[in-house]
Amino acid sequence: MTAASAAAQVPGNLPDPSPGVALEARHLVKEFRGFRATNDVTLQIHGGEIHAIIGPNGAGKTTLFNLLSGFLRPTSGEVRLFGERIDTLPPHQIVRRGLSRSFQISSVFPTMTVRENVLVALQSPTPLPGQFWTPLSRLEALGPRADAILASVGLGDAPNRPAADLSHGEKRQLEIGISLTQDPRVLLLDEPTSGMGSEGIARVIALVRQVARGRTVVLVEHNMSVVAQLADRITVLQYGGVIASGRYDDVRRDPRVIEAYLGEEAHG
Ligand SMILES: Nc1ncnc2c1ncn2[C@@H]1O[C@H](COP(=O)(O)OP(=O)(O)OP(=O)(O)O)[C@@H](O)[C@H]1O
Repeated sequence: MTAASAAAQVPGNLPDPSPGVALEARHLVKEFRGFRATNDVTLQIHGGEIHAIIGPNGAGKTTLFNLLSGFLRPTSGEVRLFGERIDTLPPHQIVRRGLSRSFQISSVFPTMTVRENVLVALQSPTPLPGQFWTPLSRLEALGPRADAILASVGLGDAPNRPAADLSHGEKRQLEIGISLTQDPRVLLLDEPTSGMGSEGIARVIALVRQVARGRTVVLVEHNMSVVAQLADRITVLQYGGVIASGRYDDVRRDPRVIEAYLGEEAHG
């Protein structure tokens, strides 16, 4: 029996993994004390694409991101990774199935060096309760992989700098490197350009393009210029629900999308 057919036999699972779809939400709902932060979201992320999730402040982007990566359990609905349900799994098992995420708030250990941060992540992305760190000396076997990852995110010349000394942009590069330690097939990036100037943004755009080769990338992003440059397709959220989904050029002309953003400008 294949893993997909096994998943299809779980009661309540729909038996049809969609071909070519890497990550999928089906009728996803998340309620916080009766308030629907995610309202019946159905969404397909195609394998190999860069997909941006956008929307005005409070639209439910972060909540959806947390649902897709297993950091929140849905109130109802499904999340599927390569056709298999993952919404009942803890985050570390989702990582093992090929999905990694970065965080809007830095997940870097400031007192460790850049290289040590990557070594620790290579050992385990999300340590289980009771599981303590392997001594750094024993992690050295992972050194060549750590160095390759650092080079790929543009930090090859900074392995011994304390992470605390990195610029904001360099920290984001390191976070993407930490996400890459699990060699994900699907990478979720939460606002990778937040708080950056134009130089840092250009660097991150180039980096995301590079890490997207051979994998699927989903990003939450506020900066429309970044979205226009990076995204193959976008999904627009408002009040927790999807108001438009498709290619950037089509979606940006959608009257509902224009209204959602004009409304935000008028209030904000
Ligand atoms: N843990 C929670 N408890 C109660 N309400 C929550 C919780 N998390 C999010 N919300 C609410 O759900 C709605 C969506 O929040 P979310 O952070 O997902 O939006 P967002 O689109 O990421 O916003 P922003 O662009 O400002 O980061 C907001 O009204 C928020 O106040």
